[in-house]
Order: sequence, then structure tokens, then C-alpha cells
Amino acid sequence: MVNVQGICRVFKVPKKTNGFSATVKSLFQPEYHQREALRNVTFRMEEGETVGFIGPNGAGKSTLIKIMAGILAPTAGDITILGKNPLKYRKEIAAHIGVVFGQKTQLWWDLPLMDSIGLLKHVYRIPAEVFNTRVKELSELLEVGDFMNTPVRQLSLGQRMRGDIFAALLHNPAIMFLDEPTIGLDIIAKGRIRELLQQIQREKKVTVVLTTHDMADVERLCNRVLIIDKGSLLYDGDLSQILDSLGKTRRLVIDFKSRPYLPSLDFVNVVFQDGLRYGIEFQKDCISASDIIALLMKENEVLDVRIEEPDIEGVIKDIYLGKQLLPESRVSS
Ligand SMILES: Nc1ncnc2c1ncn2[C@@H]1O[C@H](COP(=O)(O)OP(=O)(O)OP(=O)(O)O)[C@@H](O)[C@H]1O
Repeated sequence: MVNVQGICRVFKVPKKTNGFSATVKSLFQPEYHQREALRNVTFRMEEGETVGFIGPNGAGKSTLIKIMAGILAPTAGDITILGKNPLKYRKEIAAHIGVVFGQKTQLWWDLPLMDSIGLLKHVYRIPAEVFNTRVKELSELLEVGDFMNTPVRQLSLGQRMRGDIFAALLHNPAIMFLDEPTIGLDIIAKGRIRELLQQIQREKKVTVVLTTHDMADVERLCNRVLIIDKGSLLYDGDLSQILDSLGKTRRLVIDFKSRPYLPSLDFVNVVFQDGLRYGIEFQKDCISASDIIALLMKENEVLDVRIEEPDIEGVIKDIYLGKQLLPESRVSS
């Protein structure tokens, strides 16, 4: 479905100048420096996969998506989408791609949603019969019936997003690029969009590339992540594997009946205390939660125990900051 081999992309950026004469000179003789946005990126995607592209601002995610969509040429490397070079066969590939930008709608702002969908019918040259079936099917799936005739500018962000997903799926694309599909939504609308995307994954064989800064999107929707930083692919693999190997600490939250006696244990630390509630962090590879609980219960009366899993946001943040080394990744060179 997607085959990216050693993709590099360098941008030529004008050098900044200081002072009046240097600024005037740069107007006539501009000097440039090279900005490496992508460095030897290689990966493949199979049909039906949902892959999350994550990385800090400026990592190179949008550049990679633009290259995959045939909007931008790579400086070096090879890429095929559905077996074809997306730049050379741009129009043909566009017919198989659906795009949703969380920050920018592809719908006509002043037109009712249905009119935008009607225009896209002509853009994608969808036969009337196929179009009618698709509209019926997608209206049911995305529950847009109530606002199909409302101008897009009057829709809530969540409704607009459902409209955008509708538009992206109208021509039955093989690949969907979702760029921050839940950005700015409230917690209920985020959940609804994630549910819908999960349903689309189940019911349609569409291959999805998801770019997001929201780790909950990745956790719910992707079983594979590509971590990109400073233009390089740092990791290509399961999200759960990152958590298993990097989230080495676990936290127990314990409510005691009275002030507890806490024996000193290796690899175990009290990280907070709130009345008779204690937060205890431990190295999961060195000691088990059940051993700690058994030891504490010998000496104390325990009312409640909860174990907290590592927080994905925290683990990924530490990777970006270089505090965490990634597990043995499956990045091909
Ligand atoms: N047209 C351009 N001209 C010059 N530099 C560019 C251009 N587009 C991107 N860059 C640079 O390439 C690098 C990667 O940018 P890109 O937009 O791909 O990052 P990103 O991972 O999508 O970031 P974000 O999460 O903020 O959207 C950045 O340093 C950016 O400034």
C-alpha cells in the first residue's frame, strides 16, 4: 500500500540578516542555508493498517505526509503509494486518498454540508447511483442527518469534523490521512470522533495515517506508531512495546486504615502522601506489586489498593527530551 525508501527532503531557507545594509544586500543577493526536514526515512504500510505518526513540532511529519500525498517532491529516495509514484501520478493517486485536516476544513464554508458533498461528487466524478448509496451509508454511519442542510460555518467543531470525515470518505479512498482529527474538541466530541474512526476501521478496509499530538488518539486508534524527530525515524513498532520496555515504573495508590508502618524496600519509593493515602512507585522488573502489597498488609490494615499503569504522555515526552532511550526498534535502514 505504502512503500517509502530512504526519503530525504531538504528545504532552502533564506539566511537571516541583521542591520539595514545587510537586509538591502540580501534583497539582491540572497544567501540560503539548507534545512534538512527528512533524513533517510524508510517504512512500509500494508492494507488496512492504522499507523500513528508522532513527533514534536517541526519533526517532519507534515513534510512526510505531503510527500506521500504527491504534493511535495523528496530530495532523495523512492516512494510508491498503491504501487505508483505519487508525484508522477498525482491525479490518479488523489482519487484514492481521503484527507481530514483538523485545523482546516475542505468543505465550502458558506454552503450547507450537503451542497459541499454534492460538489465533491463532481470533483471525484462519482456516478449518481454510487453517490446516492454512499451518501445514505455515510449519513447513517456518521449521523449527520440533523445538520446536512446547515451551512458549514454554523456547525459546531465536532459536527464539522464529522462532515469532513464524510467528505474524505465519499469517493471510497484506499488511504486516509488524518491530521489532528480531534484537535480543539471537547472530551465528549473527541470520544465520539474516535468511536467513529474505530467503526470506519472495522467496517472499511481503508489504510489510515494519523498525525497527532494527542496520545489518547494513538492509544485508541493505532497499533503501530512511527516516532519522528528532527527528520529521522526514531521508532517503528507497537505502542505497547514502548510502554512495556520504557514504562519501567508502576505506581500503587494505597489507602490505609491508620498511619502505616512502611518498611524500607529496594526499588520502592513513597512518592506522595495525602492523609492516609500513599503513592508508592516501584521498579516492576525488580519487585512485583503483589509482593509489596503482601509485605504492607502484614504490618498494616489496608482499605483499598489501586495500581496505575505508566502514562504514555509522560513516556513519549521523555523520549522527545532524550531522557528515555527507545526499545530495540524495527526501523529498517
Ligand atoms: N516550505 C518550507 N520551507 C522551509 N522549511 C520548511 C518548509 N516546510 C517545512 N519546513 C521545515 O521543515 C521542518 C519539518 O517541518 P514539518 O512541518 O514537516 O514538521 P511537523 O512535524 O509537521 O511539525 P508540527 O507538529 O508542528 O506540524 C521544520 O524545521 C520546518 O521549519
